[in-house]
Amino acid sequence: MTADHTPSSSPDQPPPPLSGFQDEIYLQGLLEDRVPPYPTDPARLEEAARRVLAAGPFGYVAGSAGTGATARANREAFDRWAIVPRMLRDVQHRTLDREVLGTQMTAPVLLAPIGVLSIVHPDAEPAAARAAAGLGLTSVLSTASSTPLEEVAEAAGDGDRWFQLYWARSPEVTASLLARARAAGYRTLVVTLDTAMLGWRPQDLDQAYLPFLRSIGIANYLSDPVFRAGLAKPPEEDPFGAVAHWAGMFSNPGATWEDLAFLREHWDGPIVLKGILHPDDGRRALDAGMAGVVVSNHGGRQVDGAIAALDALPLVAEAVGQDLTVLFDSGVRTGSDVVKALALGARAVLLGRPYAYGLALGGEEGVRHVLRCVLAELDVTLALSGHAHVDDLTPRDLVRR
Ligand SMILES: Cc1cc2nc3c(=O)[nH]c(=O)nc-3n(C[C@H](O)[C@H](O)[C@H](O)COP(=O)(O)O)c2cc1C
Ligand SMILES: O=C(O)C(=O)c1ccccc1
Repeated sequence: MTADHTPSSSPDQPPPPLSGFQDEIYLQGLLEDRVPPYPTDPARLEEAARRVLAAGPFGYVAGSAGTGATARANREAFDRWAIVPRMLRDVQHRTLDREVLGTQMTAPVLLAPIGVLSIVHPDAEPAAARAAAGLGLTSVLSTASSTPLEEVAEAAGDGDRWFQLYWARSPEVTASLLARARAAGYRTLVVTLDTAMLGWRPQDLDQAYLPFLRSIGIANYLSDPVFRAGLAKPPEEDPFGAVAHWAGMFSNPGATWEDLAFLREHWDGPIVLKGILHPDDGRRALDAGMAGVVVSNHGGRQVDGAIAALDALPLVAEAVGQDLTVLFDSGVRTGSDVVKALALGARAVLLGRPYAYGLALGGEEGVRHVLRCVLAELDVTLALSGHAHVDDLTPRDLVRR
């Protein structure tokens, strides 16, 4: 996306006072004395979502593993880095555009794969995909989607499609999911490695709430002929039997680095490993012929006490950043956070919970609002820090508090 603030040819006409994104999001509202339809502040956004959601779904999205130490650490890590703005560097012509693994993006921001989105809004994954595609951004569809992947592919339109894989215990089911994803036009595969099982999540345990037990989040399996062939009875007759079968096979705790060869054989596009936190695992990804990694602790939902994702980022970027595309998620809430993650070596970031809150509040419109706020603040923060393009950011633009 380009925000061109070239002064107009007429000297009497001042250039627009705010950036292109801000003009539309806020300025009109300010002029008309009207507040935005959804909060622009991430904490208030979460609070607004809490008010419209039932306790179970809200807890599922907002919750994290154990005491929440890692989820908090993700945010604290952002607070420990400070941007050092530079002056007088001509930031009139700016662009956020970036190419990521062959996908042209209007900004280095993707929607993270979030399963079971129908627990927050009936329009679920297709609405999120439409919101992203409408802004020239990419959304990563979860295997645990509440909508079959073919339907979401249609909603996403012409843009490049990315699919996240939960690597099933059954190679036949995994191969079937991959074949369907390829046939539906997904080109980039994101393989999530940090969820060999769900983390220990007291929030959900104490509310006895798990979407899967209500058959939510298993649409890609229920629509899969190979998965269905393994069921004793059709899911329509025995829904719980289908859920139990899914629970026993959705992931493979026995997987090792050697098994990645199987995925290579079944996927011809770029493969990205999600959940990498150790530089040595980054190097192993490189050795295994992967195209990239997502430095992520799953938003603090898996290992309580794990390293903050942002603390892991510079180490992984240093180890493999020259050779692999390093992406980042976990704790990104604002455009300023995006600047920090890019400066520390991320090629792009994935946004998680905030867009689920936007979806809860306003469906597609709510997701668009959240994305536009992040992009607007990214543009402004970049400009005010003295950078005309995201490529200009380096670790030297930050100091540690
Ligand atoms: C409700 C919920 C469901 C998620 N489902 C998936 C999933 O199906 N696959 C996956 O790889 N990650 C999943 N994630 C993790 C996100 O992709 C991402 O790593 C995380 O949300 C980033 O942290 P943040 O929420 O602090 O931005 C999920 C996260 C949430 C909050
Ligand atoms: O809840 C999650 O974090 C998650 O990754 C997940 C795992 C399986 C199904 C749905 C979501």
